[in-house]
Amino acid sequence: MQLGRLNHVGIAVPDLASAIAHYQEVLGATDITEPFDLPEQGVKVCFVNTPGHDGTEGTQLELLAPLSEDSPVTGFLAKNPLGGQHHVCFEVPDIGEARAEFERQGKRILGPTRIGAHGTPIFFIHPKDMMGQLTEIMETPKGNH
Ligand SMILES: CC[C@@H](C(=O)O)C(=O)SCCNC(=O)CCNC(=O)[C@H](O)C(C)(C)COP(=O)(O)OP(=O)(O)OC[C@H]1O[C@@H](n2cnc3c(N)ncnc32)[C@H](O)[C@@H]1OP(=O)(O)O
Ligand SMILES: [Co+2]
Repeated sequence: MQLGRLNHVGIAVPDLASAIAHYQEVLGATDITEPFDLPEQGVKVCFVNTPGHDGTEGTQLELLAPLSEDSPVTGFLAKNPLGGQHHVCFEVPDIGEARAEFERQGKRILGPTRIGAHGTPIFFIHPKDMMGQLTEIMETPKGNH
Protein backbone atom coordinates (compact mmCIF):
# COMPACT_ATOMS: atom_id res chain seq x y z
CA MET A 1 0.00 0.00 0.00
CA GLN A 2 1.42 3.38 -1.02
CA LEU A 3 -0.01 6.56 0.50
CA GLY A 4 -1.33 8.95 -2.14
CA ARG A 5 -2.26 12.64 -2.13
CA LEU A 6 -4.51 13.96 0.66
CA ASN A 7 -7.60 14.78 -1.41
CA HIS A 8 -9.82 16.25 1.31
CA VAL A 9 -10.66 16.46 4.98
CA GLY A 10 -14.33 15.82 5.72
CA ILE A 11 -15.88 18.18 8.27
CA ALA A 12 -19.33 17.42 9.66
CA VAL A 13 -21.42 20.55 10.20
CA PRO A 14 -24.92 21.00 11.61
CA ASP A 15 -25.78 23.69 9.06
CA LEU A 16 -24.05 24.29 5.72
CA ALA A 17 -25.01 27.96 5.33
CA SER A 18 -23.53 28.87 8.74
CA ALA A 19 -20.42 26.83 8.02
CA ILE A 20 -19.89 28.54 4.65
CA ALA A 21 -20.23 31.96 6.31
CA HIS A 22 -17.68 30.87 8.95
CA TYR A 23 -15.07 29.80 6.39
CA GLN A 24 -15.59 33.00 4.39
CA GLU A 25 -15.72 35.50 7.23
CA VAL A 26 -13.37 33.97 9.81
CA LEU A 27 -10.83 32.16 7.62
CA GLY A 28 -11.07 34.27 4.46
CA ALA A 29 -12.03 31.42 2.12
CA THR A 30 -12.73 32.78 -1.36
CA ASP A 31 -13.40 29.56 -3.31
CA ILE A 32 -16.36 27.58 -1.97
CA THR A 33 -18.53 25.47 -4.28
CA GLU A 34 -22.32 25.53 -4.32
CA PRO A 35 -23.82 22.90 -1.97
CA PHE A 36 -25.37 19.82 -3.58
CA ASP A 37 -27.21 16.74 -2.33
CA LEU A 38 -25.76 13.24 -2.51
CA PRO A 39 -28.81 11.18 -1.46
CA GLU A 40 -27.01 7.86 -1.97
CA GLN A 41 -24.40 9.00 0.62
CA GLY A 42 -27.01 10.61 2.89
CA VAL A 43 -25.29 14.00 2.88
CA LYS A 44 -25.48 17.53 1.55
CA VAL A 45 -21.98 18.68 0.65
CA CYS A 46 -19.87 21.60 -0.53
CA PHE A 47 -16.13 22.07 -0.94
CA VAL A 48 -13.85 24.78 0.44
CA ASN A 49 -10.89 24.93 -1.97
CA THR A 50 -7.64 25.96 -0.31
CA PRO A 51 -4.89 27.31 -2.58
CA GLY A 52 -1.52 25.57 -2.98
CA HIS A 53 1.88 27.27 -3.18
CA ASP A 54 3.31 28.47 -6.51
CA GLY A 55 0.37 27.32 -8.58
CA THR A 56 0.27 23.82 -7.14
CA GLU A 57 -3.10 22.30 -6.41
CA GLY A 58 -4.26 22.87 -2.84
CA THR A 59 -6.47 20.53 -0.89
CA GLN A 60 -10.14 20.69 -0.01
CA LEU A 61 -12.31 20.76 3.05
CA GLU A 62 -15.51 18.80 2.44
CA LEU A 63 -18.34 20.27 4.50
CA LEU A 64 -20.97 17.61 5.22
CA ALA A 65 -24.47 18.10 6.61
CA PRO A 66 -26.95 15.25 7.12
CA LEU A 67 -29.76 14.82 4.60
CA SER A 68 -31.80 12.56 6.88
CA GLU A 69 -31.87 10.91 10.31
CA ASP A 70 -30.11 7.82 8.96
CA SER A 71 -27.23 9.83 7.45
CA PRO A 72 -23.71 8.55 8.34
CA VAL A 73 -23.01 11.96 9.91
CA THR A 74 -26.12 12.03 12.13
CA GLY A 75 -24.54 9.96 14.93
CA PHE A 76 -21.32 11.99 14.76
CA LEU A 77 -23.25 15.28 15.12
CA ALA A 78 -25.27 13.87 18.03
CA LYS A 79 -21.94 13.35 19.84
CA ASN A 80 -20.38 16.57 18.48
CA PRO A 81 -23.18 19.14 18.14
CA LEU A 82 -20.85 21.90 16.91
CA GLY A 83 -19.51 19.56 14.21
CA GLY A 84 -15.86 18.68 13.70
CA GLN A 85 -13.35 16.68 11.71
CA HIS A 86 -15.15 13.60 10.41
CA HIS A 87 -12.76 11.83 7.97
CA VAL A 88 -9.64 12.14 5.87
CA CYS A 89 -9.51 11.06 2.23
CA PHE A 90 -6.42 9.77 0.44
CA GLU A 91 -6.11 9.13 -3.28
CA VAL A 92 -4.92 5.85 -4.77
CA PRO A 93 -4.24 4.99 -8.43
CA ASP A 94 -6.34 1.78 -8.41
CA ILE A 95 -9.32 1.41 -6.06
CA GLY A 96 -9.63 -2.36 -6.54
CA GLU A 97 -6.00 -2.98 -5.63
CA ALA A 98 -6.28 -0.68 -2.59
CA ARG A 99 -9.42 -2.41 -1.32
CA ALA A 100 -7.81 -5.83 -1.71
CA GLU A 101 -4.76 -4.65 0.20
CA PHE A 102 -6.78 -3.26 3.14
CA GLU A 103 -8.82 -6.48 3.20
CA ARG A 104 -5.57 -8.47 3.25
CA GLN A 105 -4.54 -6.39 6.29
CA GLY A 106 -7.82 -7.33 8.00
CA LYS A 107 -9.21 -3.78 8.04
CA ARG A 108 -13.02 -3.41 8.27
CA ILE A 109 -14.28 -1.78 5.08
CA LEU A 110 -17.59 0.01 5.51
CA GLY A 111 -19.94 -0.97 2.72
CA PRO A 112 -19.38 -1.31 -1.01
CA THR A 113 -17.10 0.69 -3.24
CA ARG A 114 -19.29 3.46 -4.66
CA ILE A 115 -18.97 6.68 -6.65
CA GLY A 116 -18.08 9.67 -4.47
CA ALA A 117 -18.49 13.41 -4.78
CA HIS A 118 -15.54 13.70 -7.20
CA GLY A 119 -17.06 11.16 -9.59
CA THR A 120 -14.52 8.41 -8.89
CA PRO A 121 -14.88 5.21 -6.78
CA ILE A 122 -14.48 5.48 -3.00
CA PHE A 123 -14.71 3.29 0.09
CA PHE A 124 -14.38 3.88 3.84
CA ILE A 125 -12.35 2.05 6.51
CA HIS A 126 -13.59 1.82 10.11
CA PRO A 127 -11.97 4.38 12.45
CA LYS A 128 -11.29 1.71 15.08
CA ASP A 129 -8.93 -0.02 12.59
CA MET A 130 -7.23 3.27 11.59
CA MET A 131 -6.00 4.70 14.89
CA GLY A 132 -9.33 6.45 15.50
CA GLN A 133 -9.49 8.16 12.10
CA LEU A 134 -12.38 7.36 9.74
CA THR A 135 -10.49 6.98 6.44
CA GLU A 136 -11.85 7.40 2.91
CA ILE A 137 -9.91 5.97 0.00
CA MET A 138 -10.66 7.42 -3.44
CA GLU A 139 -9.37 6.65 -6.90
CA THR A 140 -7.45 9.56 -8.40
CA PRO A 141 -9.52 11.30 -11.11
CA LYS A 142 -8.34 10.41 -14.62
CA GLY A 143 -5.86 12.96 -15.94
CA ASN A 144 -4.46 13.69 -12.46
CA HIS A 145 -2.10 10.68 -12.33
C1 LIG B 1 -19.55 13.48 0.09
C2 LIG B 1 -19.50 12.07 -0.36
C3 LIG B 1 -18.30 11.27 0.11
C4 LIG B 1 -17.06 11.74 -0.64
O1 LIG B 1 -17.05 11.54 -1.87
O2 LIG B 1 -16.12 12.30 -0.07
C5 LIG B 1 -18.16 11.31 1.61
O3 LIG B 1 -17.20 11.66 2.21
S1 LIG B 1 -19.60 10.76 2.46
C6 LIG B 1 -19.14 10.94 4.19
C7 LIG B 1 -20.16 10.29 5.02
N1 LIG B 1 -20.12 8.84 4.83
C8 LIG B 1 -19.53 8.01 5.70
O4 LIG B 1 -18.97 8.42 6.72
C9 LIG B 1 -19.61 6.53 5.36
C10 LIG B 1 -18.81 5.67 6.34
N2 LIG B 1 -19.24 5.89 7.70
C11 LIG B 1 -19.91 4.94 8.42
O5 LIG B 1 -20.15 3.84 7.96
C12 LIG B 1 -20.35 5.33 9.81
O6 LIG B 1 -20.43 6.74 9.90
C13 LIG B 1 -19.38 4.79 10.91
C14 LIG B 1 -17.95 5.32 10.73
C15 LIG B 1 -19.39 3.25 10.93
C16 LIG B 1 -19.89 5.31 12.26
O7 LIG B 1 -21.19 4.87 12.44
P1 LIG B 1 -22.09 5.49 13.63
O8 LIG B 1 -23.33 4.65 13.68
O9 LIG B 1 -22.22 6.94 13.49
O10 LIG B 1 -21.25 5.33 14.91
P2 LIG B 1 -20.90 4.06 15.78
O11 LIG B 1 -21.57 4.20 17.06
O12 LIG B 1 -21.09 2.77 15.01
O13 LIG B 1 -19.37 4.31 15.99
C17 LIG B 1 -18.52 3.28 16.42
C18 LIG B 1 -17.32 3.94 17.09
O14 LIG B 1 -16.60 4.72 16.11
C19 LIG B 1 -16.53 6.09 16.54
N3 LIG B 1 -16.70 6.96 15.38
C20 LIG B 1 -17.82 7.13 14.66
N4 LIG B 1 -17.62 8.00 13.68
C21 LIG B 1 -16.34 8.40 13.78
C22 LIG B 1 -15.56 9.32 13.04
N5 LIG B 1 -16.05 10.00 12.00
N6 LIG B 1 -14.27 9.50 13.41
C23 LIG B 1 -13.73 8.83 14.47
N7 LIG B 1 -14.46 7.92 15.22
C24 LIG B 1 -15.74 7.75 14.87
C25 LIG B 1 -17.67 6.26 17.51
O15 LIG B 1 -17.40 7.31 18.39
C26 LIG B 1 -17.70 4.91 18.20
O16 LIG B 1 -16.66 4.87 19.16
P3 LIG B 1 -16.92 4.38 20.65
O17 LIG B 1 -17.87 5.37 21.24
O18 LIG B 1 -15.56 4.38 21.30
O19 LIG B 1 -17.51 3.00 20.53
CO1 LIG C 1 -15.25 12.52 1.83
